[in-house]
Amino acid sequence: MTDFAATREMFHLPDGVIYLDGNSLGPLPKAAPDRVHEMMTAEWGEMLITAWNRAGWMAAPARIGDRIARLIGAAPCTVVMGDTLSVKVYQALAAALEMQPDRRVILSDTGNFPSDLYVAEGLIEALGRGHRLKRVAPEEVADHIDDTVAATLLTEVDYRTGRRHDMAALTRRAHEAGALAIWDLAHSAGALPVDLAGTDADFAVGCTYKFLNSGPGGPAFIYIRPDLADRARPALAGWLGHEAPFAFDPDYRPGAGIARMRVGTPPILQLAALDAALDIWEGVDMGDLRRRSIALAELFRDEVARSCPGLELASPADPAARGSQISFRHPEGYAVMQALIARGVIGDFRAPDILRFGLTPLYTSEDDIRAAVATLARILDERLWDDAAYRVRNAVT
Ligand SMILES: Cc1ncc(COP(=O)(O)O)c(C=O)c1O
Ligand SMILES: Nc1c(O)cccc1C(=O)C[C@H](N)C(=O)O
Repeated sequence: MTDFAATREMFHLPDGVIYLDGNSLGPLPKAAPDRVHEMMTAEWGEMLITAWNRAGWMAAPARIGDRIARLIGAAPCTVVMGDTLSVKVYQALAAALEMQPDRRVILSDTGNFPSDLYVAEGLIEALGRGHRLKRVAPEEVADHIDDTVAATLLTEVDYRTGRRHDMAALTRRAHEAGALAIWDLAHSAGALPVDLAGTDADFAVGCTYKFLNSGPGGPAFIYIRPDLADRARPALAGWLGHEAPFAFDPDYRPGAGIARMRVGTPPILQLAALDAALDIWEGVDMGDLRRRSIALAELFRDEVARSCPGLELASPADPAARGSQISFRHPEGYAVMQALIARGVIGDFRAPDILRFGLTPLYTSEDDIRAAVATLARILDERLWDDAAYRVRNAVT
């Protein structure tokens, strides 16, 4: 049984703040500053360049990839860390398209995160081989998987509504049609159980600064189905994905398996923070996490239904069809969220009208949910959002 009171103690949560935005940027694990400080002083400071070997920096992307693998149902040696998620989407899609020389359609949905769609459009342009990005409504994806589709490019959990695709069913459908399935797990990894091996997914990518708490700019991960990995030609072939980087061979030879998806020098400071964050997960059972995430979401939904008549549920009503967030619509959503943040409850707004709340069982309690919804209810009831200051848009929240 996971001890969630103990995991909450492992995070720095600022006084006076209820944090419901761990699906955008997870909070600071208390162990991270010391770990990063130790890395900087004892490793970088004392060992200098010898730390690449002596402190295991060179092996860190694979070692930490294995720690992530455990959380997403992947076998050891199938996940590697590095770069940003947008870069990893590019690599996965480029490799998948090359494995499908006779097909031209990339199938995605209208709820996908813009970066994934931009990356696909950019890649299509760069390839110049007549590929097409087809975007359909999320609930219609299965009906559009046919023998023209080279690859599906889907984010399991919709960043705005929290709607969750049926990863197993869509992957099976893709395979029946001869297509490859690429999954973006940005809102899944650390949020709910994922079974990459069991669902037979071909490629998966995700970030670590949300539910996995690596900090802003923390590195992404990439997974390739083990039997495909040695056939995947890495776009962005870099020297650290080479079979023998220190041979400095002018000719590129991809490394074995997932190691070929490394590009250049890994972000060692961020990996140290991520390593500290992942220690918290050692005692966490993903089934317990999911049960608690659903309980928090149901509590949030019930409290809103009882006290916030102006809000419309934007997430699926069925808990099994949601990730680990809950979203509501309000025509003045931006101002409402600003009023909420001004009162110490941090969620975020996503255009055009969505109030989004991340539910992160490692550090969020029932009391947090009750207090957050009570504040929200007061803002709506007393129209506290109706203040010119809350209409001035800033770039992030
Ligand atoms: C689903 C999804 N895909 C891609 C991205 C882009 O990630 P990054 O900024 O790390 O490239 C994000 C978040 O920013 C995301 O939520
Ligand atoms: N990556 C982010 C950033 O650098 C700044 C602000 C927000 C983000 C996010 O992660 C946004 C996020 N992908 C989303 O689901 O909306």
